[in-house]
Amino acid sequence: MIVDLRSDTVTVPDEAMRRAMIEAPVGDDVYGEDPSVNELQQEAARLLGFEAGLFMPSGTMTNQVAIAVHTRRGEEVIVPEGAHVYEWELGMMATFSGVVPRFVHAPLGVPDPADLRAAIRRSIHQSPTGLISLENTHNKAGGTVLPLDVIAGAREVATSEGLPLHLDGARVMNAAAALNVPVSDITRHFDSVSLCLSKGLGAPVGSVLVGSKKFVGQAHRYRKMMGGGMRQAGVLAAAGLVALRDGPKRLGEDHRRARALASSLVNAGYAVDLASVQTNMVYATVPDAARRASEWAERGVKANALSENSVRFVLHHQITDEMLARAIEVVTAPVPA
Ligand SMILES: Cc1ncc(COP(=O)(O)O)c(CN[C@H](C(=O)O)[C@H](C)O)c1O
Repeated sequence: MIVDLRSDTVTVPDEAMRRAMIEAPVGDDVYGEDPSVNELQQEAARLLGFEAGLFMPSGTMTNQVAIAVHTRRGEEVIVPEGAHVYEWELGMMATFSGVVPRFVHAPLGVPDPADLRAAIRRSIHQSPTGLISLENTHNKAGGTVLPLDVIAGAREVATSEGLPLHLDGARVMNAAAALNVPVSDITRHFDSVSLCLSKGLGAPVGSVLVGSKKFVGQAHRYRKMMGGGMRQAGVLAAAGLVALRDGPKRLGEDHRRARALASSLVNAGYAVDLASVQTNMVYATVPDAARRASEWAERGVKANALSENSVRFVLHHQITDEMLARAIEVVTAPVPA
């Protein structure tokens, strides 16, 4: 039995999703003629409360296209510390858009709107702020959820300061499930949202960037500049539609299993900040993390050692209770001498 807890990106299409892919009507999406892509874009935009959407191969691309549309060269992007758009998108905001991050303290991934306002720069001696970009759920903080009042506060800051507000919503469906609210209660505060279909929702590929018609029109050009213009992508968009329709209702199960794993790790003596276990991720302090992760992998349990003494476990819909029990048995076994 292989229990792959490295990420929620590891899921593979099931029979129903593959059938949808095979049967998908397709066309050339560069000309806007792929009916499945158009259906996915419209459905995602409607669900999140926006005028339009644009399908792209990855969440990195949807985030970086959003940054490119919202900013001008030489500006700063205010981001919570640990934000994926900086930590794991390979400096793309600088290399492609010519902008730099300004980090804001964000305990459990949650910045204080007052700190967002304080981070805004307009002095002649400094790079001016061009964008505020938040992340919900916040990956590096543990898959943590932004409270709705903080989002409303960030919206007030952005509006009063005349700045756009972007959401890296790779796992915003997890946040909605955790808060038990419609996802539009979260996304309506933003000017643009990047939604990953390829994470907990279970699609093999892709993300959708949603925003105003004008914003998406501009995003279309940047997507093509990055090589993201796709042809008969309806094969992938069909999978995305299945993920969008069937994925959200399963996320609570991922969250339940993450809590069960976290408490088992704590009972076995590992340090886990249980306050950070709010959705489908568990970060545990594990001495000699890389070695322990490789030992666990030899016994069929995969997890990512993200630093010298931290291992991340991510639950997803292809982890059953039986597989979780096996993972707990392996990772809580006494450390070999
Ligand atoms: C919050 C957030 N925003 C954007 C992305 C980028 O998505 P992709 O470019 O991988 O499709 C990710 C992917 N996250 C991946 C993972 O968690 O395994 C890795 C770390 O990049 C993400 O977690």
